[in-house]
Amino acid sequence: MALRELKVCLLGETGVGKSSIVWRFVEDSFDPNINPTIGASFMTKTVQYQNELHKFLIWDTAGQERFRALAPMYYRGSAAAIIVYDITKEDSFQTLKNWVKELRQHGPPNIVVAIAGNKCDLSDAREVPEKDAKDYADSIHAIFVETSAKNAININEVFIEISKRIPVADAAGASPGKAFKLGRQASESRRTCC
Ligand SMILES: Nc1nc2c(ncn2[C@@H]2O[C@H](COP(=O)(O)OP(=O)(O)OP(=O)(O)O)[C@@H](O)[C@H]2O)c(=O)[nH]1
Repeated sequence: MALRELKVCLLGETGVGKSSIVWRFVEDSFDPNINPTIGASFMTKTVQYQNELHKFLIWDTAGQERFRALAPMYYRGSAAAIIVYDITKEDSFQTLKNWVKELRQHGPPNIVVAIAGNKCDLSDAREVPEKDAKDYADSIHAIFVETSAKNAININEVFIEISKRIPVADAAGASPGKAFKLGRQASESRRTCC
């Protein structure tokens, strides 16, 4: 079975739940006392998609303003970006739109964009209507999903939707994301940097 490596970065304002989404996806756990990311952190997870294995190389960027200038290192060469906002914070949705603009101007031309409206378990405190976010996502041809890292809602779905949008590898494997024949199952790994 072919293995494809897909670099994915998470972008968004601090506190929207980027790290929590990654932890839920990779470790299937949620830490209510998770610390803000410093610089960026890196995790991988391999999942089967149709007749391929997709190894997600996930860069979780820090949302704090002082780390903003580092972001291009992580979205450069990415097959996909997951831009996260908090459905209870209108400001975080405006920040998301700025990330979309930045990706358009400086990101890889064919990058798959996924918008995740996180913390949908807090719908009583909602500030961003789901329809507004969905309409915006449709207008930029982005994947849209509301998620809850806390309650494990729609987390795997984000990555499945990304897999669906990654172009099928051609015979030479020359498509976004490296493809090669799998000799043995890749092991999962985790490290942090900066
Ligand atoms: N209720 C609820 N809280 C969440 C959810 N996801 C994350 N949180 C909480 O939101 C806070 C911030 O989560 P993080 O995952 O650190 O957010 P981040 O976007 O990675 O923040 P930075 O690392 O600073 O960029 C933490 O207190 C989490 O427990 C969710 O789906 N629901």
